[in-house]
Amino acid sequence: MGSQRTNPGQADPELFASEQVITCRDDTVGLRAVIAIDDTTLGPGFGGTRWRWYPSPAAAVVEAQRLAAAMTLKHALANLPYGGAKSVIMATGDLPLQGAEREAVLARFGDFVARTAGSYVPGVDMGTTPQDMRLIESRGARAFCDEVDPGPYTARGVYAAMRAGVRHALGRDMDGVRVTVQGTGHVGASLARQAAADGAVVAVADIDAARADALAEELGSGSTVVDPAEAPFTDCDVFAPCAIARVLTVDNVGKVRARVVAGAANDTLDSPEAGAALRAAGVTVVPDFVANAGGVIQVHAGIAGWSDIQLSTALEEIGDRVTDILAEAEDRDLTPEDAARDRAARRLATAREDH
Ligand SMILES: NC(=O)c1ccc[n+]([C@@H]2O[C@H](COP(=O)([O-])OP(=O)(O)OC[C@H]3O[C@@H](n4cnc5c(N)ncnc54)[C@H](O)[C@@H]3O)[C@@H](O)[C@H]2O)c1
Repeated sequence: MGSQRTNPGQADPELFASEQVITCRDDTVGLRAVIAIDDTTLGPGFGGTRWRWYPSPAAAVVEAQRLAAAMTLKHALANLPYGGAKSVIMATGDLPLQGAEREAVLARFGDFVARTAGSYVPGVDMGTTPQDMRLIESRGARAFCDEVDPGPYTARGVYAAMRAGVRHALGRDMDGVRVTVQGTGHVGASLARQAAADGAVVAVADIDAARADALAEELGSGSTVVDPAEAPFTDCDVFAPCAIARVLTVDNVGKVRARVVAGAANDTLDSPEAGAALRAAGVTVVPDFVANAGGVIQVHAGIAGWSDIQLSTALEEIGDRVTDILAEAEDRDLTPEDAARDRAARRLATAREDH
């Protein structure tokens, strides 16, 4: 199955973990990109285009493959008719390209996406915008997220997941629950606002200190700013990773003091062993690929013509799904992530039988 996880921190990518891995190069515009199509059992491989700096081509391939595999799981669990895929464009400098240089890279990338003939459909991810998706479409490729920022919808789904995690682990609503949000961007800021509105005591952290300060001030009394590197280990009830991947590792999970981990960042755990250690320590980890499906659900709602009520119901159902998965994990003596992977595998197996 394409959705098997590649080994964490490995030097060499496991190319055959994905259905297809495509490297894209054009020296005339300075393009180096990777498209990973993990699994197309449920439909075309849909997943965002991430544009950032990578230490090596192998690191870019590993990231594309891991994120593509997570998209397979995300779509399977959210009952969406898409496979899993992801692409990464390797940035060459510290600052994002702008203007004509940016357009030239994206146009060429769009040509490569078009060659996949719809088996890969990109969307917005870190470093890319709806405008970038429109440029890719202008080259004859199919692209999603070309109009609406999915961030607020992702945040609504993550909050439903967080509430379900807190109810399961702590048996209470959010009033008075201490939440630490790492990353105050599109998703993290909206998540922090929702939690604070329900009476949670919210601490925020960001490497952009001014952004974290402004949010804490907006949230008002009781809200504090914490060191971004220490955010996963603060004394709180819920840790919400909403910044970068793999913040919880086998080496640092012993320092986690939260009782619940629920956030938006993809690939929060660096390995299944980190998940097992957290479970042994009594920490409830809501699988990221279940919690952060709100953005892709919103994209699908637009394509399928859902009403606002249908979309809101589907976002709230993320919470119900989390409740079911946490209960199944407990019954079967599994980590929540393994229980969720198992569910996704069952859906993929059924779909293959139906083909
Ligand atoms: N936007 C979506 O719809 C969506 C959907 C699914 C998953 N996600 C994931 O959620 C996470 C957040 O997405 P976003 O759209 O809010 O991104 P964003 O770029 O808007 O915000 C990320 C924030 O994290 C901060 N940050 C970066 N490194 C940090 C660190 N080490 N410690 C603390 N803060 C740090 C950045 O300064 C920024 O403010 C990402 O991992 C993304 O892959 C987002």
